[in-house]
Amino acid sequence: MPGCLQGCWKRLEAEIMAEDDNNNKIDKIVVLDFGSQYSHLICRRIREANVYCELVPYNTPAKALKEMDPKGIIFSGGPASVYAKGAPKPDRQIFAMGKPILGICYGHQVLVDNFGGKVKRAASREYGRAGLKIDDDSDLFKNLDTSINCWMSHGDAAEKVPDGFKVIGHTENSQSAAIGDHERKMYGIQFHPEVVHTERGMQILKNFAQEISGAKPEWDMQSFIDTTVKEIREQVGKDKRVLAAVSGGIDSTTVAALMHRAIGKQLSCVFINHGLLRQDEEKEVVRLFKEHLGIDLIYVNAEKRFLSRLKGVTDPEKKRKIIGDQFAKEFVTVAKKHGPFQWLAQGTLYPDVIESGVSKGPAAVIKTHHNVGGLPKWLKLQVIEPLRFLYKDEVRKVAKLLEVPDELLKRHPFPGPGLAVRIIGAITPEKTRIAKHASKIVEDELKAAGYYDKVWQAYAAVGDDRAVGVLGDERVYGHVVMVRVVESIDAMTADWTRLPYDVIERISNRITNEVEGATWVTYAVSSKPPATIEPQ
Ligand SMILES: Nc1ncnc2c1ncn2[C@@H]1O[C@H](COP(=O)(O)OP(=O)(O)OP(=O)(O)O)[C@@H](O)[C@H]1O
Ligand SMILES: O=c1[nH]c(=O)c2[nH+]cn([C@@H]3O[C@H](COP(=O)(O)O)[C@@H](O)[C@H]3O)c2[nH]1
Ligand SMILES: NC(=O)CC[C@H](N)C(=O)O
Ligand SMILES: [Mg+2]
Repeated sequence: MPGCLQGCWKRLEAEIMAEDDNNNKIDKIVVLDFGSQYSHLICRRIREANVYCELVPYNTPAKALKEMDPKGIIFSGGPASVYAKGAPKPDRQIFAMGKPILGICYGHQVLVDNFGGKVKRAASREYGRAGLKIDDDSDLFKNLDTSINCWMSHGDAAEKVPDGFKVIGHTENSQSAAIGDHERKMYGIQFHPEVVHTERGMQILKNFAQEISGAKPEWDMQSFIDTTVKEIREQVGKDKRVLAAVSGGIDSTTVAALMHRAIGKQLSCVFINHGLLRQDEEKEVVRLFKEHLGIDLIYVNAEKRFLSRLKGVTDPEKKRKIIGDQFAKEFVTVAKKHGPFQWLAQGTLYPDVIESGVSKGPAAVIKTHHNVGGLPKWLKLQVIEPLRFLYKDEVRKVAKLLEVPDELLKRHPFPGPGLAVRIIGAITPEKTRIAKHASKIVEDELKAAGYYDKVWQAYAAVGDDRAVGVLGDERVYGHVVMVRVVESIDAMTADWTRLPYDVIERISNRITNEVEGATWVTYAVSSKPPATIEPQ
């Protein structure tokens, strides 16, 4: 969100404070984000140790932090140097809160600097593995060997340890790689325990969260479901109604299942067929909701309205905007016909929340996601987002506990604008038919070869490129179909899948044999970056 970083942070703080009213039952650790690539990872690792953890901006006021009532606070790493002008510093009142603090890398240097130690440019930078000798294993380094391999990434170093702190670990290059003040429960470590290259890094974070801060390991997905169901009931009340837009994807389905458990018949779901869904998807989604989830689903066939507005449109961003706008119009029609509704439920996840405000600076718009920023104010609905503090893998666990069928759980993510972003150039009935049919073949062959569950997404795209083929001695000037199969952890980066040649061959044969109008098949071998997962 270019230009609104500060505003976003303010908003987030307010939201965090408001959210806290509901969340104060569970012990938590808060991570102050000083801009490290790994801030997110610290948060994830703490949650893996079953302690709830949130990431907040480095300049979150002590007052807001007090309201959150964390058991302990972690300062993340960051690219700045503490001695530089304008370097990010936390609210100094935080040090007086009496809460345990763990500083990591830049966070360690912040501690050193704050308590009168000295941070300087080191003679040599240190990137990569280093051997840490443990000098004190009484708390932070409890249950570790006498030395571990740790992972470093820094150019500055603590030259003078502040009063009250003692060295609890050192490396060859860094005599004060780990320091601690047992009395005040403040610790600084120059290395990164959150990355896998640090041996037993999880144990260190667990020691801080559970032993030093005394946070109870009560964060798991069943307890999340129990508290969230209660919160939804309180928030929505007994007589208000919620409309949830669902796509059959994992996020919106999980929202629907969670809301359904909480408020039953006060929930209605709407699924819109924009004519650009996967083969038979409209039937599948309706069936799965009825048969497996038992949730009331309003099905809207809006094919004609979407496709007529998209006719002749070739610009990818224009397509996305039209689809976003038409989605909103469809929601309004449904709300009028089946309403009144007071709430709109959305499947926003934690990375979406964070990327829109906390750690990332002004970012370029690569693609307009139809559901972000497209929420029409005139819908006059309050938004409820029960998954806004969860990561995707946590959502999958929630879905499993809510008995969302595997069939749905294992489906590949599918973009809201659907085939519109897989059909390059104008959307025509012929290209839509080819994309649908060829994609189905790609999915079926990956399933048969045991690859479907191993890859992130797999599909066939089609554009206006044509190539000559010969079918039964006839010349055919058909379409070139592009097959794309990618692996990814979070869709932020991706790599093309090295499928065995025989699998590619079967896909290619079947497409040219079975899909009328397709003469050539190509395989996309671009990673993300520089390419993206979807071609438009
Ligand atoms: N065809 C549709 N009808 C109604 N709402 C939709 C449709 N497609 C997308 N949406 C809405 O847009 C949101 C974003 O879509 P997105 O694809 O990111 O999530 P998802 O479909 O729930 O999960 P996944 O990422 O696994 O596909 C959905 O959660 C849903 O609220
Ligand atoms: O709900 C969505 N609305 C959209 O507008 C949208 N565009 C891309 N995607 C999905 O996001 C991931 C990253 O895609 P890209 O590498 O193409 O940006 C991939 O998983 C894409 O399928 C979307 N999902
Ligand atoms: N990774 C970090 O937090 C780096 C901290 C600081 N900028 C340094 O170079 O030492
Ligand atoms: Mg989807």
